[in-house]
Amino acid sequence: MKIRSALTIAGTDPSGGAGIQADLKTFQEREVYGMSVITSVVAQNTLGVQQVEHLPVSFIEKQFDAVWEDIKPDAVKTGMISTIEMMELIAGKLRKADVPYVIDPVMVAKSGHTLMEEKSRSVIRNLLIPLSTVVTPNVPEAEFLVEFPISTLEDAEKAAKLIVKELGAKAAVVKGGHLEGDAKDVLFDGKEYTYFTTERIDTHHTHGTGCTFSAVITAELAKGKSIKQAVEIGKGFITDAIKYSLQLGNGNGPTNHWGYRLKGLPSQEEK
Ligand SMILES: Nc1ncnc2c1ncn2[C@@H]1O[C@H](COP(=O)(O)OP(=O)(O)O)[C@@H](O)[C@H]1O
Ligand SMILES: Cc1ncc(COP(=O)(O)O)c(N)n1
Repeated sequence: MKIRSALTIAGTDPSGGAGIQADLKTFQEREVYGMSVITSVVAQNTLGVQQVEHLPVSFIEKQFDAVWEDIKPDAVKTGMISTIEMMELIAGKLRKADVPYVIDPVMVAKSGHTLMEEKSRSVIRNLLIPLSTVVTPNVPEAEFLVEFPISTLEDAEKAAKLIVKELGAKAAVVKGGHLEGDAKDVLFDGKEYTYFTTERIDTHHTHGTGCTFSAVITAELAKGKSIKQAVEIGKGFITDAIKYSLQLGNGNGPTNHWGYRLKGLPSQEEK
């Protein structure tokens, strides 16, 4: 059996719900060997972000080269990349990489703390998105990328198409977690729209949902699944992870990366 591997390039969450920690747990559950390059070390938990320390770009490069020169991954994802210099480095590395690349364009944590410097936002649009296989913005991130407000499904469709046709991604999923009503995500793959819809789960345990969702997509692309299949598996995985979320932390709690194994059982909130 060929062992598949995936690399996440992102910031950390010592409380384990988001960032690198969420990505590695997700890769493991999807039976993909997980590797990581840390961009920033973040002191955070379910209540919020307390402090952010960026690693020197030269050291981010050392980590990247250490992985790439030894175990070349079958897919890559990026999460929190705060500065222009980090983006330039990663773009330079990934321009030469012929593997699927998923961008979760993390800008602001759910707790409100900025994770991407404002001046870097146009750089992710111009430098990284053209290299990507799939971009997975939430609504505020998509609004920034396309520069129009998104409040309806039609707006989300228009945004996904623009990210592909004008910004140069191969595909885009605009996630509906921040809209009203059902949790409806829209994928545009260059040809058509596909919709992934579930009922909205009434919970505040949503710390790291976007990280986990994009990590599943990365793992599935590493295994050779199509973009559509990868997003479908991602949606199922994150829905169970939210439904069976762990009752941990005093704020926006983490999701449950083994939630899919509890399918059919009552969730903690239903018990
Ligand atoms: N309350 C919820 N119930 C069901 N699905 C949700 C809920 N909140 C988010 N999702 C789903 O979780 C995934 C991540 O979305 P979102 O929370 O918008 O991302 P982000 O963490 O980037 O803000 C999407 O598939 C979205 O539809
Ligand atoms: C290192 C890192 N990456 C991403 C997020 C976003 O997750 P959320 O929006 O759920 O706070 C985060 N809080 N920390």
